[in-house]
Formats: sequence, structure tokens, C-alpha cells
Amino acid sequence: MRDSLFIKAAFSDKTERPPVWMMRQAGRFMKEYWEIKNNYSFLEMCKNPEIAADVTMLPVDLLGIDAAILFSDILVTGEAMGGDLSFTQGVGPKFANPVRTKADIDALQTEVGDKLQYVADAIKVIQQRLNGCIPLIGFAGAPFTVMSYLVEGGSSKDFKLTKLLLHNEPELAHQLLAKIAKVTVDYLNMQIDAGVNAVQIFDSWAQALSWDDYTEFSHRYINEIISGLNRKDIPVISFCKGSSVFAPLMAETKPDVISIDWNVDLLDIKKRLPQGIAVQGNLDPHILYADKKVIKDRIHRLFERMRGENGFIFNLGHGIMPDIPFDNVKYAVEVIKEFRY
Ligand SMILES: Cc1c2[nH]c(c1CCC(=O)O)Cc1[nH]c(c(CCC(=O)O)c1C)Cc1[nH]c(c(CCC(=O)O)c1C)Cc1[nH]c(c(C)c1CCC(=O)O)C2
Repeated sequence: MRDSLFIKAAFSDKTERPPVWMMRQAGRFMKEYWEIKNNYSFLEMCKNPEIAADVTMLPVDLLGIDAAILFSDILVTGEAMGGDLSFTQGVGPKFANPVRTKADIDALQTEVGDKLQYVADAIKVIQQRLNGCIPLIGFAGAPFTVMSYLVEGGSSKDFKLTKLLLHNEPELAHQLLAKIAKVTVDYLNMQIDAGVNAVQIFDSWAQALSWDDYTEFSHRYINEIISGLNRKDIPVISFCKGSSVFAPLMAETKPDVISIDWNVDLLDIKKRLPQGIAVQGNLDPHILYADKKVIKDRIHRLFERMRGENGFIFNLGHGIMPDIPFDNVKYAVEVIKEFRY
């Protein structure tokens, strides 16, 4: 695996072209996903290792991407801790028992390995199917982002209740974040033991925080997680929306790769990071709605900008939207795979 394009780029080694994978590459934009999804709930799909493997393999087989990502969700840690999680079409994730008081936080469990064993089982099945052809990325949600779902009871536009907890009862917020961080370290180490080749930490909603709050309530726990990983030769990718602002702080936690949103010039931000930290992402996912000529031009523009730089992985600044045409995603992968620095 050390010789795969993806792992080489993640460790900032020279590659002949950028490797490609995309967040939410196994999802609703594919009719083959719906063919499976129509028979199961989303959580049933995650919890059945054979089905999770089938879905993980869709973009490997149909798109020819350079890395697979485990089919699961960032909220399974919250569920394992005691959250009553469901996903409803058109509503998104819901925790029916939101975590808002000291008693709620005290009731959350932190020894949850058994409850997440299905993820280790899925990783083993996926690795058999991949048979060494490309690396498998494992992942977990960052404590702040997972906390926001537990506290709000689902998705939120303004994170009002979560921020109230941070601001009015910071000790309680720290208790909750520390519990999630503990579970997350164990969970990612379990994924590493089960055989993933890289891990990504998703702090999707960090952009909602001020610099001070990000430092106190997010950065600190991501640092704790990354320091606690049995990294061996496993690259660690740190993703947040808002990375164009927070990247210099994110670099302090010593990830191998920082995933960058689309609000900055990628080369400019890479030059501001310490040597040896690779970058991933930066293409606005909306480009994949556009005409093929635009898709090609924008990918080439990004690649020309990064020419001569080691340590660049193609990805979107955020996940693929469900109504992006499959054909456009496939075309983008072809354009990327034909490119040479
Ligand atoms: C915030 C977040 C979640 N989940 C995740 C994040 C972080 C990444 C990001 O910022 O997008 C991460 C995630 N979710 C999923 C993956 C699988 C791997 C992949 O293909 O990227 C990963 C890595 C599958 C999924 N996770 C989910 C789906 C859709 C499930 C369905 O078929 O209904 C998939 C394929 C559900 C989910 N899960 C979550 C939400 C908000 C939703 C609903 C989304 C919506 O309705 O638009 C929480």
C-alpha cells in the first residue's frame, strides 16, 4: 500500500498525477446505491458488513477512484454511546434523546468497542474484496461535530443549543467533548487494527465556531485524538469546513494531510503550512453540476496551480450532493486519471 498513489501523496512523496477520491463517493448520486438502499434503512446498511462492503465497492468498480472509504457514518459513535439514532429520508439524522444536561452527559457510555464491532467486521470484508488494489480510508467524526448532533438532536442551521452549552456551561461541554474524544480514539484504533490504510477525522461544522471557541472546544480534542492514534504507517487526514481559516491551527495537531474547503487558493495555503503536510480537496462540489468543459477546465486549473508540489490529493471541498449527475462525476475521475504533472 505504501506504493499506492494515494498513500504516497498523503505522505508528501512525488506522484505522477494527483490521486482522486471524493467525499460521499458511495451515495445517493448513484442509481446502484438506490438499488441497495431501497431494501434497507441506512443504519441497516452500515451494520451489515456484506452490504457495507457492497456499497463501499460501488465507486471502486464504477468510477475507478484511487482510494475507497468505509461505508458508515460519523454519528455511529454517538449511537454507541447511548444516542437513539435514526435517519429519515428528507429529514436527515435524528437523536431522539438529545444530550443537554449533566445527567444526560453522565449517562453516556465510553466503553463501546462491542457496539462498534460491526465496523471492524465490515473493514475485514472490504479488505478481502479490495484485495490490495487500492487503500481503504476509515473515519470518525470530530468531537465538536458529533457533539452538535447529540445536543441539537439532529442537523442544525445555527447550532444555537450547542453554542449555548459551550458559552454558558463550558465545564459540561468539556465533559461531553472529552467523552466523545475518548470513544473516538478507541474507535479509530479499532479501525486501524481491523486493517484500514488511512483515517480521516471529519469536523464538518467547525466553521460555525469563532477562533477562540474552535481552539478551546474543537482543536484541543482533535489534538488529543491524533496524539492517541497508533499511527504506524497510517496517514491521518484532518477535514473541516472552515479549514481555509483554521488550517494553521489544524497543522499543530500534526496530521499528514489537511483537507481544504474551496474558499482559498490551495497553493497559497499549502505554502503557509509546515513542510510535509499534504493537502486534499479545494474543488467546489458545485463544479460537478456544470458543463463538462467547465469541469475539465477547473480541474486542470487546480492541477496547474499545484504542479511541482508534492503532497496533493484531489477531492472536493465537501461531499458530493445527491443530485449531481453520475456521468459528471465519472467524467471528472477520467480527466484526473489522464492528467500528468
Ligand atoms: C456531517 C456528516 C454526517 N455524516 C458524515 C458527515 C461528515 C461529512 C460531511 O460533512 O458531509 C460522514 C459520512 N457519511 C457517509 C459517509 C460514507 C463514506 C462516503 O462515501 O463518503 C461518510 C464519510 C454516508 C452517508 N451518510 C448519510 C447518507 C445518506 C443516507 C441515505 O441514503 O439516506 C450517506 C450515504 C446520512 C447523513 N449523515 C450525516 C448527515 C447530515 C446525513 C444526511 C445527509 C442528507 O440528508 O443530505 C452526518
